[in-house]
Amino acid sequence: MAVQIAPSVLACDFANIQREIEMLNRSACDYIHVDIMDGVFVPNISFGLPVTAAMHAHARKPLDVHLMIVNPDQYVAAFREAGAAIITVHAEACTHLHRSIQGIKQTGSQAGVALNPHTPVSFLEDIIEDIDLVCIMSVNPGFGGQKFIPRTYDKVRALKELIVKRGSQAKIEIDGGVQSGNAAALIEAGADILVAGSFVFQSEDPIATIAQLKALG
Ligand SMILES: O=C(CO)[C@H](O)[C@H](O)COP(=O)(O)O
Ligand SMILES: [Co+2]
Repeated sequence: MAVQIAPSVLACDFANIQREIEMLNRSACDYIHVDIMDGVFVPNISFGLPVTAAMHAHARKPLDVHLMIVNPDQYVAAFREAGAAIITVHAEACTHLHRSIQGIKQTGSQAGVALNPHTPVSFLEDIIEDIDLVCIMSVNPGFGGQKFIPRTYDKVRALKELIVKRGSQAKIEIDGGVQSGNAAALIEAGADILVAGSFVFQSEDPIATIAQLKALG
């Protein structure tokens, strides 16, 4: 399947959110990546439910909501209500990860699990069949515009192997520091979805940048 692109609105112009979402509607992107940070799980605060709902009101692409928060189970239903099509929780934030995944699915949303750079792919061995998406963090979560961690390539290959071995339908998403210099190698390693924040929104022509990433796979 062709690579899918999920621009992260963390890097957009927050004073013009409607305009930014309408630009993404016109682009070739497949999802809109929504980064939720609580200042506890990660050392940064982004935005929450009302802003997500406001984006959803204008979006014609599915919202891919990345929860970088503690106690995510508590907020899953509310983010579904706010328009999430995919809800991703961090493995490191869930004591009962299997229960968290079931909770997301019960809302009707697709269920994703994100892995921090220090968390091995083998952590998902016993639940990979239950997951719709695995988000491999290629930076430490909390900020946009960080440098890509090259060890990610090996993690993508290991995850692809696990998915194939178990016959899982999980998609592989890469989040953090994605740009034209590493995108082709990530696709080659097995990535299905590329999240790109600063590379898209800091470019001269975000629509052309999204098309450029999309054309790589
Ligand atoms: O989850 C995230 C950070 O925690 C963001 O999705 C990610 O950083 C995307 O931004 P950039 O492409 O600028 O790295
Ligand atoms: Co993210």
